[in-house]
Amino acid sequence: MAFLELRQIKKSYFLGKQEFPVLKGIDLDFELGEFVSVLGESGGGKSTLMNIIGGLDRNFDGVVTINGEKLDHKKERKLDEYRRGTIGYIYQSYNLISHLTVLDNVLISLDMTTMTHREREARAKALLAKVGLADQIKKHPNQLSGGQKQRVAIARALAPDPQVIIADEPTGALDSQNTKEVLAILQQIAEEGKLVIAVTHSQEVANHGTRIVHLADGKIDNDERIKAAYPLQSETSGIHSKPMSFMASFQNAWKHFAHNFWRNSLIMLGTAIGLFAVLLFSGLGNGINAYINKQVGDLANPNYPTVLRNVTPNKEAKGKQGTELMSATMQTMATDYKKATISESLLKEIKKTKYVAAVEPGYQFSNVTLAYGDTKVTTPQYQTWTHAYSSSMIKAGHAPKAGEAVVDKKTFAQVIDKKDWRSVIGKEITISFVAFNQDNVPTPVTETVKISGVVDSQTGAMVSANAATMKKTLKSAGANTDYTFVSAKVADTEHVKAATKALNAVQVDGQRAFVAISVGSILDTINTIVSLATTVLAAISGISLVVSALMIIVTMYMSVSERTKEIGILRALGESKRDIRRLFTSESLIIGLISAGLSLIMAYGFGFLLNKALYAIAKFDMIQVTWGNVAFAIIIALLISFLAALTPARRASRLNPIDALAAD
Ligand SMILES: Nc1ncnc2c1ncn2[C@@H]1O[C@H](COP(=O)(O)OP(=O)(O)OP(=O)(O)O)[C@@H](O)[C@H]1O
Repeated sequence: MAFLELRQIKKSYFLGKQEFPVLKGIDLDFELGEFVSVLGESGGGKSTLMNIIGGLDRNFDGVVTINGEKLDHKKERKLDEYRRGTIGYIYQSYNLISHLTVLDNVLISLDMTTMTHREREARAKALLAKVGLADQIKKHPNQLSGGQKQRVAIARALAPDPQVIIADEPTGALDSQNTKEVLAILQQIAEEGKLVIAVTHSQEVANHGTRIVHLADGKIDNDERIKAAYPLQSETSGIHSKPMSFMASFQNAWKHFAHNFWRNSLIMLGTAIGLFAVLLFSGLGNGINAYINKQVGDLANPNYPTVLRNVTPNKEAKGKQGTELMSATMQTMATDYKKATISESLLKEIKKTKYVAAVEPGYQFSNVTLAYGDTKVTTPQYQTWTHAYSSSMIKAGHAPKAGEAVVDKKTFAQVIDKKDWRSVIGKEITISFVAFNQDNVPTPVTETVKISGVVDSQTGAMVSANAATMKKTLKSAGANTDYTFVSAKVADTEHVKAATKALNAVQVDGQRAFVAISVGSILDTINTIVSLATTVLAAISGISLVVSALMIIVTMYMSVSERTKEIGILRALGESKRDIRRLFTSESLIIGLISAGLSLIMAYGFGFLLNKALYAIAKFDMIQVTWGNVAFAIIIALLISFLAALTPARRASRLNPIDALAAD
């Protein structure tokens, strides 16, 4: 049994329904150590036959047997493996990959072997030295002469140590000197025990071989042995082929990416700007939320929901916001004070409510006059100081104890003494306001207290006193001492929401008794609005990412058509469809990844500058890009680039290798 057997190989091309038979039943046997020249008229089917032997063509009738094993042309992977391990191709037009160096052109076929990186490089260099190109390895193909190019192609074909070398008119484009040299190399290959099959038009080339096969009218009309086949070599190189690794595909993609860096850099810049805008708006959203939380947190303790009496009937209260119900209560206070206040028995209900650890009842009155010596100041609010207020509000002195009150810095202390506003501490102040008695009749109240501290309430003027002190004063003035509000303490911040919900659910005599609201719930609402606004802005800027995706798709399609021939070469070298797909998706992923990196640099850089500029105004970092945002940007960039590459990569992988090789 011969090493390579062809049995009844028939092949036709079709133009529409019309059949053009090219090979009409070829039977040939080849042995290792032979140098076979295939001669025949132009258009006689020599290249077609080589494509069948080389495992590039799958659509033919007949059987190819290699080393006793029938080649299954139905199984693409088997054919990839066959081309990778058994066949080395040399073409008339060299078919080198133009963006790769001479060394890389040879290395590409070694990427599909089990050799280590160092071994591959050593072998590639040794082969290039063998064909006389040791000092040309860093050049690109366009910097070589025709003869040099063909020698690179020979080195590449020999690299994975295939048993069969197919040379399709290897000297067709060479001058006589180069022809001689290339023929000598081919002869040497056959002498080393390999099967060399060379298609040629030249009798001189044919005479170099051990055998001449003549093709005419789709059949073999002459098969002449000139000399005996060279003896088989017992030693093997020990090189084994294997599918291309992901890393090797990625490195090859990187080489092409680097080759087209400037074109790619524009796409990366476009994608990065889109991502940067998304990051910036997300960071701004985070910053604004954090700023609001801090501002509110500085004023009020989130663990103390405020509880008011609810005056709105259950039916009307349904679906209404807590703030709406609270303002209804406030309005009722002016007309029916008693109805809008919280009695001692209702206070017990609050105390009983789930998650409420303690209660701090209090009062709030409006239109208050403050008399300080001869100076009179009016202030909109006078209320009880509770733990719901953040102690950080106290700018000087301490929280009010019995018989004491704190006053507002801007609207009182600085009015008394602009510079030395602290001097009011320890002085007496007379507070006058109007409360109501048990019959809802307005009752004037006056009390004199000592100023224990100065607060900065920021949002409004406030004077605040101790609860017991206020109650005592109201009692002695004959006013109603029921509370206007209660601060309910919740031990664990996690339970504030649940506690607020439970307080709002308390029913007394079939009517909702309270309206409770926590700073947390107000913050939740504000934060939701800010997040929504910034998400919308981020999404709008995200539209530019669609443009980026389209740009990547276009570039990838351009790349596929530019690289059609390269795809054919790689397939002929044994790369699978998957390898080709990977080549394109990897390059796109590289674009995505670098875009993400670029956008992060922009976002952090611009964010840093903006924060510096805004710090003077807000004393706060307004742009806060989180790790979550960073991860999001990277994932989005990878996703966009991956999806954008999918169809071009698929198209590339589905190209027919023979058609691809024939591309200009
Ligand atoms: N893809 C194709 N579709 C249709 N016809 C084709 C195709 N490829 C080749 N042919 C035809 O098949 C015939 C054989 O082509 P092939 O390239 O195998 O010949 P060849 O002997 O190698 O010719 P040459 O010596 O000129 O290179 C030619 O007539 C050619 O026109």
